[in-house]
Amino acid sequence: MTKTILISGASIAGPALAFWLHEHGFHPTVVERSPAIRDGGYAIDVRGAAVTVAERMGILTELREARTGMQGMTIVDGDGRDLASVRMDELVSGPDDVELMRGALSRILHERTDGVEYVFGDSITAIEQGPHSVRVEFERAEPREFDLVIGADGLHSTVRRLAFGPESDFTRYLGFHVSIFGTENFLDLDRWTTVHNTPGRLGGLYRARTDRGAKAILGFASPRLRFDPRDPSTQLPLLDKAFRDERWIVPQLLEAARNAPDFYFDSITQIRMDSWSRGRVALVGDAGYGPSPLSGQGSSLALVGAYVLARELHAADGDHHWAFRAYEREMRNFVALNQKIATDGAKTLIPKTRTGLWLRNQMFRLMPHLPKTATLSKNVERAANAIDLRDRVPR
Ligand SMILES: Cc1cc2nc3c(=O)[nH]c(=O)nc-3n(C[C@H](O)[C@H](O)[C@H](O)COP(=O)(O)OP(=O)(O)OC[C@H]3O[C@@H](n4cnc5c(N)ncnc54)[C@H](O)[C@@H]3O)c2cc1C
Repeated sequence: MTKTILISGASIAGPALAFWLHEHGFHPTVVERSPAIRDGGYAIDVRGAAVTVAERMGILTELREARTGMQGMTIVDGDGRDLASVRMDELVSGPDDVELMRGALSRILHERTDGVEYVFGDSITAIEQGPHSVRVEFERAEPREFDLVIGADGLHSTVRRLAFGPESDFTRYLGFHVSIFGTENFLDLDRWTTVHNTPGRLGGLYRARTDRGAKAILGFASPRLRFDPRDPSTQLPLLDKAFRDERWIVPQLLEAARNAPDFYFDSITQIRMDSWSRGRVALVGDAGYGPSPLSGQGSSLALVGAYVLARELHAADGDHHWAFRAYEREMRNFVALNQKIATDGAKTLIPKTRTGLWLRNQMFRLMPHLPKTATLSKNVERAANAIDLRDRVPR
């Protein structure tokens, strides 16, 4: 029977999967490229079925305690004058949703996986599948054998590349790039977001309850750009070029980006694959079905995917062929619906035309007067709950 399972990646999907596998009596090992759990980051949401998973993990209270406490968002013009404001409870999809920092969720999950072996500061370099096990080579550690290998290593997954093929075979570029980084609280915000749009451009600043300073966000529409994902010096000029003529506090944000230690820049891309497993290797979270930040559902998919995969492995008594098929069957529709809402996200956050901007601002002005069923949050709520989470299988 399958017992030893190597998981690559210790952000959301990785530790969540390790938790459930350990619960079900497997022996997971997690290898993470960073030297430790990566703290900080941007705000993410745990919604719908993912809230149920968090509850079953016994971490819901902790998640709530780590809430960002965001109250709402104001849209301003180039001179900083208010155009529209919307309260958070009009934007989010359900009363039980929890918004917290990605790093906080990661830390909480990691703390719940006592008894799981973590190997930090290393990466898989080769995967060789045999009839009864998988031989794995690492950058630093000696080669080891495992029964299964699971890639939970995000958008630029190494496991996917090694076991399934080049990243470009599975990416669907959504037409935007985004940058996020910590900066000074230039606007004295408190649990509030302020954004300024021009067609195809978004500049924003937000301060969550848990932030010391504030977070800047710069997003823009463009053809797919070439840059080294690990080298900010190849990314900063692209940001400068895209926001060259922008007003509001955008020039200050561009300046701040140069010195930000947590500078993040990437294309907004989804991962679409016909199959999430090959032999003894499978993918979970962004690595297999990243819906993109525009969906706001990546962390929830990662939590739910980890739960379903572990449960199916347990239900199949470790028969990975059976379990991987069941995992796909249960997750496919849920993933498809959540990937679909990224298009609505783009229209709301970065409209590409003046008319689109005007319509979005009008919608925000009207939101307090609209029934909840008429607002965009209804689509998100529907997608976030579009899976029947069967009860956990008793051990
Ligand atoms: C700017 C931005 C905003 C977002 N906003 C939201 C939001 O509002 N709501 C939401 O739900 N989601 C949001 N997301 C998405 C969310 O962060 C991801 O969907 C979620 O983190 C997926 O978790 P994951 O564990 O699958 O992958 P990731 O969080 O990407 O983690 C992958 C992990 O694998 C590690 N790793 C990578 N390569 C290797 C390797 N070779 N060996 C070992 N380890 C490796 C990485 O260091 C990382 O720890 C946003 C993402 C971004 C970038």
